[in-house]
Amino acid sequence: MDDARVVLRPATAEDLWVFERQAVEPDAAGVFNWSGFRDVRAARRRFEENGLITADGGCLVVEHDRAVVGTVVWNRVWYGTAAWWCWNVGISLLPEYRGKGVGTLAQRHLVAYLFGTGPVQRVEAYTDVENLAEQRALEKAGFVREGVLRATQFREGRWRDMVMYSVVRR
Ligand SMILES: CC(=O)SCCNC(=O)CCNC(=O)[C@H](O)C(C)(C)COP(=O)(O)OP(=O)(O)OC[C@H]1O[C@@H](n2cnc3c(N)ncnc32)[C@H](O)[C@@H]1OP(=O)(O)O
Repeated sequence: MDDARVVLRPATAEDLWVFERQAVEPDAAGVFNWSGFRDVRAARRRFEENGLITADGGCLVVEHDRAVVGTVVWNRVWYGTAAWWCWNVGISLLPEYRGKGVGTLAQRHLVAYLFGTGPVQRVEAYTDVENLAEQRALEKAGFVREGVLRATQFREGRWRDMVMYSVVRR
């Protein structure tokens, strides 16, 4: 797919429906992202406060051929001291837009954006060991598999293992 067909941009008030769907519709969030119902009004409150972007992270809307098809997120995480931080990223596409190459491109664009706008050295992402689509999309986006984090997320009644991936600035 042509890279330019997938665009990341800040959310507007007209985009909040996608965050609201992800908060209350398991299918919209995706089975591996679903941790129960969340406050459907939270995105609008955060949007009014900061446009969904702060110094420690943010959310962008994913567009494919100018249609809103999902969201990406990044959050600052620390390893030991305040100076040792990196970005942890995530993605959620609406069901009808999965499996078309959008997730690969969106995550590639997000990494380029984060490396291009700050001195961060590492961008990481973890996903359920059973989330083969995301593992493949991360690898196609340039992430390298690092290892398994045992029993780190609770989903569908039991603790799940996650796989950690990263891209390091070169
Ligand atoms: C770090 C995190 O955010 S973890 C949570 C990730 N988000 C979710 O799980 C939410 C629901 N799912 C989605 O939003 C999307 O499906 C994503 C983001 C996981 C992947 O994005 P997509 O656009 O669907 O993926 P894309 O089409 O770019 O590539 C998927 C690859 O996985 C492969 N794939 C898809 N399903 C499977 C599967 N069940 N088993 C193995 N491979 C699979 C595809 O064939 C493709 O590889 P290929 O091009 O070599 O054939």
